Amino acid sequence: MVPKKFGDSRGYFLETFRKSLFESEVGPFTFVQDNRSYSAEAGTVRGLHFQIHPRAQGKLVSCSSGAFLDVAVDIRAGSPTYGKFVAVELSAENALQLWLPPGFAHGFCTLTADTVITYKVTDYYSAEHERGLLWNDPELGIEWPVAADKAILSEKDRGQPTLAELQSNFSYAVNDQFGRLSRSG
Ligand SMILES: Cc1cn([C@H]2C[C@H](O)[C@@H](COP(=O)(O)OP(=O)(O)O[C@H]3O[C@H](C)C(=O)[C@H](O)[C@H]3O)O2)c(=O)[nH]c1=O
Repeated sequence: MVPKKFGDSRGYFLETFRKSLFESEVGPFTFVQDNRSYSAEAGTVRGLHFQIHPRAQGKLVSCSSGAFLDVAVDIRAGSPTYGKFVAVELSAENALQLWLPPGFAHGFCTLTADTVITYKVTDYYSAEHERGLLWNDPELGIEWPVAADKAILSEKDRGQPTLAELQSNFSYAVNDQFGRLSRSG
């Protein structure tokens, strides 16, 4: 999404969300929760995170301050782009927004200090359905703007499974919205 920025001598105004526009451009998704996270340093990596079915979340991601590289990885079994990713720089300056449908793992790396990410999600947070994917899994091939030994990460994110491990551990649990058998995991 590319919100229109109205600049003047005071600064700028933009609409961060308009239901009718989103529905016409993306579809009839309903957002139930707004999130905001602040990262003090450039090189802070959060992710790759997702919630498994039936609590998979769609996310509309924006930048309120600073800038970050936002990444979405398709982990929907059967998808022609399974395991593929998109990466885009979101900043308060460019005002771009990224929509991730349910079934994508989400992560970002901050490019500046004092970066604030705000995002709307289509299902509530559910700790029991939350899963992760290793941010720098070589199989994904994501070119992050920070070296692994310099990245600022939570301990949780340092120990996330690779895509191959995820697929074996969870079988199709991530993807039973396609009607596949799911195993615990
Ligand atoms: C996501 C979330 C977290 N929390 C609590 C759980 C923890 O006690 C605390 C910090 O959570 P976490 O360390 O998972 O925060 P991030 O590392 O920023 O995780 C997020 O980062 C990636 C980029 C995402 O897309 C997800 O929305 C989310 O996983 O907030 C809540 O209370 N509600 C929530 O919706």
